[in-house]
Amino acid sequence: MLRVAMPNKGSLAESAAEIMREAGYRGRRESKELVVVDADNDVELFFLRPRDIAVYVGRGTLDVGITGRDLLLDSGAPAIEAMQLGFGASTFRYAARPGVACSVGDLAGKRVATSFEGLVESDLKNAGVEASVVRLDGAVETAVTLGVADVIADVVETGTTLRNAGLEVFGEPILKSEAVLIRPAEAGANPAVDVLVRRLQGVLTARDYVMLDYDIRKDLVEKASAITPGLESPTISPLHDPDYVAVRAMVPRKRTNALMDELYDLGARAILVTEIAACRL
Ligand SMILES: Nc1ncnc2c1ncn2[C@@H]1O[C@H](COP(=O)(O)OP(=O)(O)OP(=O)(O)O)[C@@H](O)[C@H]1O
Ligand SMILES: O=P(O)(O)OC[C@H]1O[C@H](OP(=O)(O)OP(=O)(O)O)[C@H](O)[C@@H]1O
Ligand SMILES: [Mg+2]
Repeated sequence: MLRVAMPNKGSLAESAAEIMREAGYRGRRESKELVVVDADNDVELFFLRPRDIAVYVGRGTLDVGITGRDLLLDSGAPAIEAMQLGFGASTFRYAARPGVACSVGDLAGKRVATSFEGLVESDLKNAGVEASVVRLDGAVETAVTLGVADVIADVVETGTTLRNAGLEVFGEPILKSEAVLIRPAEAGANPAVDVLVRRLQGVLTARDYVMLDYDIRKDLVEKASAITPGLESPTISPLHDPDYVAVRAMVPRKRTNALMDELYDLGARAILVTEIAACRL
């Protein structure tokens, strides 16, 4: 049975549950459930603290897990990214009151508050800077107000929390993070993991692409195919009118309207967009 670590709460929990549900796996019936056995798919889901997931997967106790890249790297656990999951994007950055520092180089002798001690210590080491790291569990922005630290290093998504605390980011982002599927660094081939990865990739493709159908005059089909080449090649079907064909191709969701405009200008008509519920490429 494939053993999967799932975030039980926090920013990644809901989207992780959603992507697994869309990939056909059983979800939790209530938020206190710690283990879900999905016998139909031969999968067992363990709901754990996001920070602990890399520890379990790194030790090989669990086969795969969904966590943040920042949490994976912070843990130092021997686990690697198997795929990016397209949600939970954030940056990990230094911030301080205006004028306190411009780059990591200015942090010598300063106190840096963070919940990501591993990430910060390795960034300071890489920069050759000696600063003291104050490890806090959360709400680190307040550490500056309360005089416990001069600088913080934390997850920044919208920047609202920083602004509210009167802090500004400085320097380069320490890390760009997002939700990732992780597996043990030393694990051998596991067909059950390959199936999970293919299913998750199917969900991402179904989210990123739509199906486009249209009719076009036969002599314009090469030009139309160049606009909608599909993933491999568009499907061209005959219509009752011998001068026309129907074309069907997957197109990136973000470009749908621009492509429809271009096709219309070329002479395509009956241009239809349909959602893809699931796919396997
Ligand atoms: N706005 C955000 N705030 C915090 N973490 C975020 C955000 N967006 C994405 N993440 C990611 O979520 C993971 C942190 O999850 P975790 O559950 O530990 O903290 P949390 O979302 O802050 O929840 P809480 O602090 O309430 O327990 C990290 O990988 C982080 O990059
Ligand atoms: O840039 P923003 O969109 O404001 O999001 C980032 C903030 O959200 C998280 O805090 P959370 O609410 O999880 O509290 P915590 O610090 O106790 O983890 C994170 O630690 C930042 O403080
Ligand atoms: Mg938090």
